[in-house]
Amino acid sequence: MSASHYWPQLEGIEQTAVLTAAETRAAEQALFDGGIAPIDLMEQAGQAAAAIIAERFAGRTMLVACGPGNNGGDGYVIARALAERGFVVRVVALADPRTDSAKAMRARWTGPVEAIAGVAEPAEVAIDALFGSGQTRALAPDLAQWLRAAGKQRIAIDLPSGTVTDTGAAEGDLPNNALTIAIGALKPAHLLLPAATLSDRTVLAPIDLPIPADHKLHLVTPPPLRDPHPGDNKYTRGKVVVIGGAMAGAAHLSAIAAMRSGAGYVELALDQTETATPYALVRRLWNETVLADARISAIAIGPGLDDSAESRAKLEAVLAVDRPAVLDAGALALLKTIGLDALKRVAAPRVLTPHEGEFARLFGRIGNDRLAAVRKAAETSGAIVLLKGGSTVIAAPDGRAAITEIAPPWLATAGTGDVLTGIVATMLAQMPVHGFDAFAAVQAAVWLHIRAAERAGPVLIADDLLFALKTTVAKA
Ligand SMILES: NC(=O)C1=CN([C@@H]2O[C@H](COP(=O)(O)OP(=O)(O)OC[C@H]3O[C@@H](n4cnc5c(N)ncnc54)[C@H](OP(=O)(O)O)[C@@H]3O)[C@@H](O)[C@H]2O)[C@@H](O)CC1
Ligand SMILES: [K+]
Repeated sequence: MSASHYWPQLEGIEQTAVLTAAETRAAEQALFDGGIAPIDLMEQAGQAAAAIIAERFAGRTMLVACGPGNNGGDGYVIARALAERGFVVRVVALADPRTDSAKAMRARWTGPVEAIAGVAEPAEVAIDALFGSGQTRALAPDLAQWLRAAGKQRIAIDLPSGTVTDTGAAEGDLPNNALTIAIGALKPAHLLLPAATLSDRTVLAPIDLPIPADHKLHLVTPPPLRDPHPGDNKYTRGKVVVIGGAMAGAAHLSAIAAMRSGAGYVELALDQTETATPYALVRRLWNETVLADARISAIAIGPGLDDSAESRAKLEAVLAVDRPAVLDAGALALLKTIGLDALKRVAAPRVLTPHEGEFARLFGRIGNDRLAAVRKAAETSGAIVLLKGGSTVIAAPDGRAAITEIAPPWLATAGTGDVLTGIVATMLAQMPVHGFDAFAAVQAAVWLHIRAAERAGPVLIADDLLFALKTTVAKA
């Protein structure tokens, strides 16, 4: 097993807005309305993509496969720009261009255009400019097969053909790409599984696309954490209370993760206590007075919690306290019985961190549009909902949403979710310290979780994350 990044990576993404296909079209239209000619934008897109390709695939033979729309139009620009740089380039057209811009760019390509049926020899690199954000249906199986055979490696322009821009769905047996070059902005399919797994690397070709001010989706980025300063005391750095249950180990993981994320004071309420390391963790016997301290900054409940009447009473007690709270695992199962309305009993933010199974039990089947499902769950529950997975989707009740990059696959192991719960609790506790809201706090937590997993390396166990967190938080 290698510690290097063998899972799909985003590289050098500075524009972190994520636009849907419709938002991309609207942004393009705003440019055109302002007097920019569509072919100028296409020239810019194709040139930017060609520059990236030339740098990363120097000297390889290229076969550019062009579709009928503007994605194909980009393909003709890329072919010309690569040929001008001295690359050996062949162009293959699936059909004649149908848009004015694509027709103009095809006319500017002075080399031959082969028909798809005639391609016998694969190139070193096949460039997939068949379909981009205008894809309306699944890729025909013979076309997917053709694409696989057309090059030893593939590069997808804007999106891998066969993927659904707004949901990341990908039907059929689609080939893998060495690189996807997003044009102008990331789209949901660059981040959501399964589409995001079809590319080893994803980069952004910068063009002058104006990002709409009201866009509501973005990539989770490094959080703006403020360092502790000399005026801080343990309470200004946040008091976190973790309520444990039958499986004390899980709650310990949450509590220690809360400590290692920088909380000033962490208290763990259990059914029985013992003295053990870390001694800095305050262990108390559970009773409702644990929640009476006005200095509590945030509460975590769920890891290790069973479905007993005692557990339910604990959750009811937490839901009555007007302090930010994160609910995970057993608390999510109990919430199903108590009812989602209980999340609105007080004004303080509530965060739910389900995995797929927990999500489905609470909100119903996810279907093939995770983003829409999580947004709807946040809207109906009034809570911030974080759906764990290969990439994590977070939505706030007001419609804002964020998606993470794909996490190290070795994070898929028991207890790592309990660790995340603890980090979320500390980030919620420290909202005043860092000057962010609960939605940003949850993003900060999931970002730290991913970075800690990278730092911990392959074959990690959840406990390793606790140690990795220390340096991760210090460097954030
Ligand atoms: N964003 C930007 O700022 C810029 C964007 N640019 C580029 O434009 C791209 C979007 O272009 P686009 O809207 O013309 O759509 P595109 O993806 O080429 O496909 C539409 C055509 O394909 C067809 N078709 C669809 N699916 C199919 C299938 N499965 N199998 C078969 N056919 C299928 C569809 O046919 P129809 O459904 O109408 O029958 C239609 O003819 C975008 O991804 C980016 O590369 C840059 O040039 C400039 C800056
Ligand atoms: K494409």
